[in-house]
Amino acid sequence: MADHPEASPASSDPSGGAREELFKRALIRLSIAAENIDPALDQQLTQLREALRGTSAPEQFAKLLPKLERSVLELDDRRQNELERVRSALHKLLNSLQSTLPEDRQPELDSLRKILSDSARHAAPLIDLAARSIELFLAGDHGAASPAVVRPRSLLSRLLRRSPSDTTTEELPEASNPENTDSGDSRSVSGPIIAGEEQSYSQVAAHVESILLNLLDQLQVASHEHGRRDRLRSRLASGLNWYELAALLDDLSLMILSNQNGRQDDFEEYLKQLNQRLAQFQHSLGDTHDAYRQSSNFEQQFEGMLRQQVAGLHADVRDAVDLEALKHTVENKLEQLMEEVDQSRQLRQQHELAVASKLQGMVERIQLMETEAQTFRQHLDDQQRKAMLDNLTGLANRAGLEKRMQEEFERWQRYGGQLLLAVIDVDHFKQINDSFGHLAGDKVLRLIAQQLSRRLRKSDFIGRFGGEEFVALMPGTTPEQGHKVLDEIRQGIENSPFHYKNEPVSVTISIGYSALHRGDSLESVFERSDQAMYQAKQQGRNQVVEGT
Ligand SMILES: Nc1nc2c(ncn2[C@@H]2O[C@H](COP(=O)(O)OP(=O)(O)OP(=O)(O)O)[C@@H](O)[C@H]2O)c(=O)[nH]1
Repeated sequence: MADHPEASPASSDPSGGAREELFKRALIRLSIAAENIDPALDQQLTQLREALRGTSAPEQFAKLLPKLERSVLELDDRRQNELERVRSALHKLLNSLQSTLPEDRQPELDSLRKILSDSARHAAPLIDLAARSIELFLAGDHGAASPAVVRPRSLLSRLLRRSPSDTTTEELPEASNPENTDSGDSRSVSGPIIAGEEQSYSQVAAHVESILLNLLDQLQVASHEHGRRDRLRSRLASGLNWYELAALLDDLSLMILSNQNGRQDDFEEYLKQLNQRLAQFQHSLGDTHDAYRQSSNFEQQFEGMLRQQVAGLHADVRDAVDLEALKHTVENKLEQLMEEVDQSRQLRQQHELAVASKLQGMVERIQLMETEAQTFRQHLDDQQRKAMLDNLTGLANRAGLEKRMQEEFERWQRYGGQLLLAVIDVDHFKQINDSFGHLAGDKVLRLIAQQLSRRLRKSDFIGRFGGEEFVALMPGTTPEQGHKVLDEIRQGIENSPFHYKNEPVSVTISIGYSALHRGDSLESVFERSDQAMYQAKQQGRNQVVEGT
């Protein structure tokens, strides 16, 4: 009997081996496609591929299959659960849209509902569905607010769709820029009525904006920061809502900080340079001193050498027996001496030139240091002067006022004479703010400040003590003269044609004043004048009262 090996099913069927190969390859590809869904499954798929490629033992292949089957089933369960959760969340979202969506968008809602019920087993349509539902949700929120009635919006929509035109708008005062509100002699007070809404959001924002604009004007910014400052200014001037204001405050504080750091760096750099220059200066001084010492040493040596030569000559003359030889020796020595004198002159000239150029360098460096110190001093003076001024009125602020009060008081103590102190307070200023808005109130304060400084003498001093209160110092003025001047000021303010939207607005002031008496302190005279001002208020306001 022929010794045939037993045929396997694959080898007995000529296409069976090829089919098995195809089957293995398809399984390998499927296992690659199923990768990255679950780490445990990934591990088993790798083992499966190894088994299929024949790198693992066949018994491992048999062990692997049940495990693989279990993992796939578990994975399928998990996926179904997740799918169900997403479907239920979308259900809720679509239901909640039912009430908020305008009529004309309801068909879209219906079509989304249909997609949801059709996509029972697949995740892909749900992603698209979720995106479209959110869009519809945002549209519903905006569509519901009619232009006339702005209802509170959800945080989500505010965050996603915020823009300046979206915010609750109130009429902003026309006088948002204090410089533009001055209307010359007519003194009309412009700005909208925001009656009774002093605390309302937009009014406060406008006030803050005007303060920030002032702050930006006052801020000394390094030249490379000018663009940044101007951008902040135009953002402010175009009006901001609270959120934009908050962002702007962040930017502003960053700019101020970087500006401060810049200044600090400049100053540190300057100090470092100054230090270096001083070190150089000290060094040059040492060199110059050495040069002088060298030159004086040199002169001593030269003098010693001269004495030696002359002494030699003396000896030669004393010991000479042959006149001709003596003459020759003397001529030689004189010749030598002349050469040494020339050499020494040249050396001394060189020394002097070196010393003079060093001194010149030192003088120039000192001049440079003086110029720089002068610039810094000037800058410091400017800063100090600005710190003493009130931004709103341009008068001295409380710090400036207190400094001047102290100076006038010391002068009065030293030289005696007359000195009056007056406290001036605007009547019912709160009402002006309440009726016409803070910006109009600010304008009134500016106009009163102008009137006060215009009507007082050059030697008098006026400052803003705070709020709607001013203080005047009037040296060389008797109480009688003072009373006359202050009453004219009071009348001047009363008769000033303050206007708001072409309607006259009554503005009056109450004044208390007092002369300094022997033994007075600044506090005591201020107290007397303040009491007198309160008395003027109690007696009906719009009057001048002397404190005694
Ligand atoms: N617009 C504006 N208002 C200010 C400023 N500083 C203070 N005020 C306001 O001035 C008002 C002062 O009010 P009160 O102290 O009650 O005094 P008044 O209304 O003038 O009343 P009398 O002094 O009793 O006549 C307050 O409402 C402050 O908010 C400012 O710089 N600008």
